[in-house]
Amino acid sequence: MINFTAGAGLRLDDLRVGYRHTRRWPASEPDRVIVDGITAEAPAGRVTAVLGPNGAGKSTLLRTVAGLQPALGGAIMLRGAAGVDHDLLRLSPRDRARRTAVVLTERVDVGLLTGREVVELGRHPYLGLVSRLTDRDHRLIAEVLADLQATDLAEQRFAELSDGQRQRLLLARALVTEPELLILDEPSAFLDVGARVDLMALLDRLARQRSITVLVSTHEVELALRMAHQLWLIDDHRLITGTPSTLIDNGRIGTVFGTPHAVFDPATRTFGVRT
Ligand SMILES: Nc1ncnc2c1ncn2[C@@H]1O[C@H](COP(=O)(O)OP(=O)(O)OP(=O)(O)O)[C@@H](O)[C@H]1O
Repeated sequence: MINFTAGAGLRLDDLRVGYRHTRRWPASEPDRVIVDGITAEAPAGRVTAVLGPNGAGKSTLLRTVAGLQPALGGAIMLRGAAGVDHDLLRLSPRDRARRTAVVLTERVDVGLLTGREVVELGRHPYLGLVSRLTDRDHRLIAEVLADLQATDLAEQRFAELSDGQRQRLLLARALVTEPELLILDEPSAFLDVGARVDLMALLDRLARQRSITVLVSTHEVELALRMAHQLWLIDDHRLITGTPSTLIDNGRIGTVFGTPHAVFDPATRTFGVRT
């Protein structure tokens, strides 16, 4: 039985993520466990950043929470604003798609679709047999596009936009699903430095205004320390949680990301070159 300590949000309970052994021989080969014993909360209305060195398991964790690969054990619970808990591992794919939206880094091939048509795909989990958008759907899409200052972009061919512009539309596609949980895997990968800061600020605003639980993986450790409310830090197959200040003060950020050449300075919350 899971007890949420906070209000609405996401809770992982003794979750195990990784890759199932699929070969028939040898039959005894174990699953490849990437992160184990994950017990963590991400509150609604806030941004939680998932951090960890290359290969630590950030994508594996996010893909599991998003339902894109099976969990190896444990539970993933989402508590909505009404205080009702939903076990994401047991929801139907359609129900799950209405509650969670995912923005992945991979480039998506959408042929000749316009930006607006890509955004409209976000309403897919709500469409009935007729597959026709309602007036409310169109109003919602227009509102989200305006909110993200993407109304003009939406009229252009998606494939002809820059990476940053595409990403704004993919975020719009996620938001028109009206999710309770928004998952973004390394969304700043193709963005310049200013756009990365803008994106984190945008996610923070969206989380607060729409009471969404935002879970975002990033290599931008310094930015996450400054702008995320909560951190999930993967270190040596385990997940540690805390506020940025907690994980700085207890030395975890410095030990996990420090290298023979890179050193973390807790006073400035930045990395420098070890001399
Ligand atoms: N399909 C797969 N089958 C088996 N192992 C995999 C598979 N995909 C990834 N892995 C392994 O899982 C581990 C975690 O990978 P993952 O991509 O989740 O890490 P990450 O923290 O997102 O890394 P990065 O920061 O480099 O993107 C790695 O050791 C990787 O080799």
